[in-house]
Amino acid sequence: MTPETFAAAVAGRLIVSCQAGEGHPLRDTAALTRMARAAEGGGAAAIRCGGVGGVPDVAAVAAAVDVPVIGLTKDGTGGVFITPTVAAARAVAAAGAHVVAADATFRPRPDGRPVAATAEAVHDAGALFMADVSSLDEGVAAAKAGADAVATTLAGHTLPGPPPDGPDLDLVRALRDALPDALIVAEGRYHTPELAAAALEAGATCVVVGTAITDPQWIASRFAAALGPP
Ligand SMILES: CC(=O)N[C@H](C=O)[C@@H](O)[C@H](O)[C@H](O)COP(=O)(O)O
Repeated sequence: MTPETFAAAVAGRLIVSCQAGEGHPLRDTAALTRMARAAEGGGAAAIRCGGVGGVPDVAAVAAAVDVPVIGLTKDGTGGVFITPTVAAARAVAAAGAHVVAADATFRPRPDGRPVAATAEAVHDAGALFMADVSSLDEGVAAAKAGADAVATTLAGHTLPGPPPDGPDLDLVRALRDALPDALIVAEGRYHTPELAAAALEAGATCVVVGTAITDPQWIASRFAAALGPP
């Protein structure tokens, strides 16, 4: 898939992230694959998937849907954990991901390799590289390092303390100003259709929504909380 083909497939559209962390009741490749097919049926223009030990998820989803697949692995939950090494990026591409998403923050990477090494490995494998960043400077650096798409996935995740409740629309605006021709992905805490639409207005090419669509545990907890203490 070329960058142009991917951009044409996702421009102005919704991408759904189908993931479940360790210990989650949906942490099952078959369950997540069904979730991906349901999301595709609902209008997802691409599926983002993978996670801890997520290579089998990427392979299964890629075989089950007709839309592009953005794959990743996760290793832990602190520091650089999304497709943290060049070897992990190669494994995700080999599993059939059209696009490999990886951490492109300025934090130290476990294998000590630069982001450009991930970009090169992914391109050598015939896939595209989506850079997950937390700031404008990281996004600009990732684009220079060869990213085909820059995603706001890690906004709010590199500072001490928990991320805020809402998405970082300011980062979307700043990235669009700095990178007028780039494929900018709004991702992280887009919990309502209105917020997803606001991301496009802020300049995003497309929007990734995960939790609010694919985590029934999170959705149920919001309804339960609205009804008051048990
Ligand atoms: C920070 C991190 O680990 N983000 C992960 C990246 O793949 C996923 O856990 C998120 O679900 C995804 O980014 C979509 O975001 P949200 O679930 O907020 O719609």
